Amino acid sequence: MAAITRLAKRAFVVSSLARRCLSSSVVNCHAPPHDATSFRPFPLREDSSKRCVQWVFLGCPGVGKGTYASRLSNLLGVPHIATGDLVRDELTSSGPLSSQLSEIVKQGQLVSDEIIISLLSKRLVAGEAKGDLGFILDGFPRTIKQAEILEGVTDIDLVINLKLREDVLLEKCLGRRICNQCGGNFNVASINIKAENGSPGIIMAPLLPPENCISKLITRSDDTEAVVKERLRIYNEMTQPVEEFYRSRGKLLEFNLPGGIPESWPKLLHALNLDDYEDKRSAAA
Ligand SMILES: Nc1ncnc2c1ncn2[C@@H]1O[C@H](COP(=O)(O)OP(=O)(O)O)[C@@H](O)[C@H]1O
Repeated sequence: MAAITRLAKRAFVVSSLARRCLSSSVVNCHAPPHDATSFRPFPLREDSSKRCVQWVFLGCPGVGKGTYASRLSNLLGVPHIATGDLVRDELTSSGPLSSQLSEIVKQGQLVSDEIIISLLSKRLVAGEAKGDLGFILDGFPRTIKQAEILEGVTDIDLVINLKLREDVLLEKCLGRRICNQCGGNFNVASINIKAENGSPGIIMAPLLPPENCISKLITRSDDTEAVVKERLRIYNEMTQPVEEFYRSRGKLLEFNLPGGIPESWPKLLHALNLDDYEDKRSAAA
């Protein structure tokens, strides 16, 4: 009982916080009819008072969606669902889709809406069965079609659009490393760009792995210079319109990353009106 009350309170606190941080006070739902798609639907949340946040992270490859989505997921107690991870899991599982997906990902192209929606639906249904009460999506939606489908089946409270200059994005992607044993994400890039012509400088320290991961680091096959450039091009063509989709609905929170995690995390919490929330959570831990 106490746990349910805590969850309900958290859902209330967080959703009112999310609403406060939106520039427009009312979040409208423009849901198309549910039969607008022949895809397997996402689980519908009928009683929104019982659920936690349903947030989306947008942003170019390398901007740090995974890092900040995962931190917020720990803070708010909702799963961080990254469609890129779902695709990579499918690739390593050698399931029926894996050879088809492998080529697409290697070239930096987008997987079809049908496939990505089927992978995401499966993950959401499994989460709902485990009692998940919300989610933070990372890497979805990436096309207007995906955004329309998502809007047709559930209400997104807030969309956080992370921004960073393109030369830094490229360097960050090229510096990404993953430990193939513990799955930890690291970055060996050391970014130090001086302020010029009125644009602020930017410093991002590398996020180095602990000693026992050093010999196990791997680089994603799609983090080569040519493929990252293609992913950035595709983001601008296919995903940037999704920013406008949510902006026009008053759901988009733009966040320019001022630097690395130590500088950006407190500012992001502040932008989300969550700074007190983190203090209270660490005091209660
Ligand atoms: N929503 C999506 N729609 C289509 N393809 C996707 C989607 N999410 C992930 N993918 C596929 O998985 C790859 C890796 O995704 P992700 O880890 O999110 O990369 P990024 O670092 O570019 O944000 C993408 O390049 C794409 O091929």
